[in-house]
Amino acid sequence: MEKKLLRKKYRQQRLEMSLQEVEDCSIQIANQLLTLDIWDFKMYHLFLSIEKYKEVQTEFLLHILQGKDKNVVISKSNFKDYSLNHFLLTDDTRIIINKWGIPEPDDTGILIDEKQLDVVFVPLLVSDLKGNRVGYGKGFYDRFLKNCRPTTLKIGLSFVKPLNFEIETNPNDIPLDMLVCPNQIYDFRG
Ligand SMILES: Nc1nc2c(c(=O)[nH]1)N(C=O)[C@@H](CNc1ccc(C(=O)N[C@@H](CCC(=O)O)C(=O)O)cc1)CN2
Ligand SMILES: Nc1ncnc2c1ncn2[C@@H]1O[C@H](COP(=O)(O)OP(=O)(O)OP(=O)(O)O)[C@@H](O)[C@H]1O
Repeated sequence: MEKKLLRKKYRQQRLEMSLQEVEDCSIQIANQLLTLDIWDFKMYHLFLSIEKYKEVQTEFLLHILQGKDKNVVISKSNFKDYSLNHFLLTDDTRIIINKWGIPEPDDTGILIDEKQLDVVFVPLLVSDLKGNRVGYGKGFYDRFLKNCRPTTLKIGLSFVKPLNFEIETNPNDIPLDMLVCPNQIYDFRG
């Protein structure tokens, strides 16, 4: 099925969730993550949730990472070329909500190269059973993930389980390794 249609449908479906449901499901996702064997790495990339789009809330995951003394990396978006700059999150990091509603660091922190990342938690609207993903359609994550090491774990966080039919892909698409939903974990690696 075409990405554009899926994007519309799953964007709408998510907007219809109540705030309570968003929060409860986000906590369940964090609890599922705790059962995964992914906690021996050093550098974890995290997205900070866009509240108005009812994204999975990542603050619970952030607390887990901080409790485990992990390095947490967050990004600043450049909407001119749809690229991301990555910064280490520290006590000094100032987070500002930009005009697209994305909480982002200012430009002053420690820049991190994609090759340094061990795990990337990926935002999405919906995926299929091969790990193909539909996002907001600007290609930020496809461009970003292409520059990571092949071994970097790409873990999608989603309220909805994978579709049982294939999403139409294009050559730039980088599939997820895993998807974590409130009630289940999916591993797409062969
Ligand atoms: N929390 C979070 N951060 C993220 C992403 C994400 O999906 N979630 N991204 C994942 O890629 C990038 C940002 N992608 C975005 C793409 C579009 C819009 C957005 O508001 N689009 C408007 C139109 C904006 C315009 O064209 O000027 C819209 O779709 O209505 C927001 C974020 C980087 N950071
Ligand atoms: N590596 C790349 N170089 C140039 N353009 C790219 C690259 N990756 C993706 N794009 C472009 O970005 C857009 C992404 O569209 P797509 O429908 O794949 O978005 P998506 O699956 O929703 O993903 P995302 O969440 O990354 O936006 C397409 O126009 C695609 O051609």
